[in-house]
Amino acid sequence: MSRTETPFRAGFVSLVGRPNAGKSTLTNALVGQKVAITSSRPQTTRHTIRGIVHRTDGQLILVDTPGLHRPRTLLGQRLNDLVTETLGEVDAIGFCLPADEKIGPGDRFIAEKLAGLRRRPVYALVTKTDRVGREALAAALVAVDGLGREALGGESWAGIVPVSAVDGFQVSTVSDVLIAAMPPSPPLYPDGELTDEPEAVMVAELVREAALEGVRDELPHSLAVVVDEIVPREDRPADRPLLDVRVHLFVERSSQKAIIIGRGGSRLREVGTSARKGIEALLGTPVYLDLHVKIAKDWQRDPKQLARLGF
Ligand SMILES: Nc1nc2c(ncn2[C@@H]2O[C@H](COP(=O)(O)OP(=O)(O)OP(=O)(O)O)[C@@H](O)[C@H]2O)c(=O)[nH]1
Repeated sequence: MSRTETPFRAGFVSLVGRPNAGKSTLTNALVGQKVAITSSRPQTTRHTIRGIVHRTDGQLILVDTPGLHRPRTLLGQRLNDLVTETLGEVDAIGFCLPADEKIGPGDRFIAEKLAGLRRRPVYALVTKTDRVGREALAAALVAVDGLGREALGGESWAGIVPVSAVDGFQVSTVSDVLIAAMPPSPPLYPDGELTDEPEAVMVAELVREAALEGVRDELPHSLAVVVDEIVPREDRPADRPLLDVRVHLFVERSSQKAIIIGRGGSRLREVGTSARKGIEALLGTPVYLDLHVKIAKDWQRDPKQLARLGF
């Protein structure tokens, strides 16, 4: 048997970038199965959700961080702390910058934060290449390189990789580059394991995704979802199990509660139906989903409430 020169490599990778940069979609494309919740609304990825890329030459544990942004509320500050904490633990960082958007203050803010970390190799991933032509892509790559030189004092990124999670262009190149940056290590997780998130967090994300579908831009920050319990219904025949899933949705104002609930409860019923399908697929069991909407005034600014809501 021939022994290969390259050792097995395994480690942690964090994808960062401003809201909507394509982090969740790229995570899903790399892992090959939906683990993180994507949405066309910014900042839906509230929790750190890990997907795992298994290859014969290595393993990547992807930590999908919340969108880095300037702290405006206490919640924003907590998110940033979480991001900084997460970034301190990883072996490499993928900085996602959409090819179809100009570099803005949000990107510069993140670039500066990353420059402060120094120790970690940071790869610039120029996402959504399917949305631009060759020339625009070339210009985006030059701009991203410039951003790196500016932030890192002449050095630029450890690498720049254009990628499209939608048409699959260079997705495997991204994992090649990231695996090469991992330390030699045996696999850190058994094969087949896609996420180590507790089920409740996944359930909460599914409810959150359904509740935000088609509603106003300001709502994402005002909505917290807490799973109270997931319990098997008693007195069910063994071949027809049913899980009771009880969930609270917390909003800040009665106007927001009205949006979530809809006229005569119509919207909440739709949210429930749509979330239930996802939860049943996730848990592999029929589910009775019980949703309650509550107002927790100014929860984003109140440390006690934040703690109660799991932040
Ligand atoms: N055309 C195209 N669209 C993409 C691609 N990647 C992501 N998108 C879209 O861009 C939007 C944002 O993608 P997400 O993956 O949710 O972005 P994110 O960075 O995780 O966003 P936050 O959770 O808000 O931080 C979604 O509407 C995606 O469908 C891509 O490669 N090509």
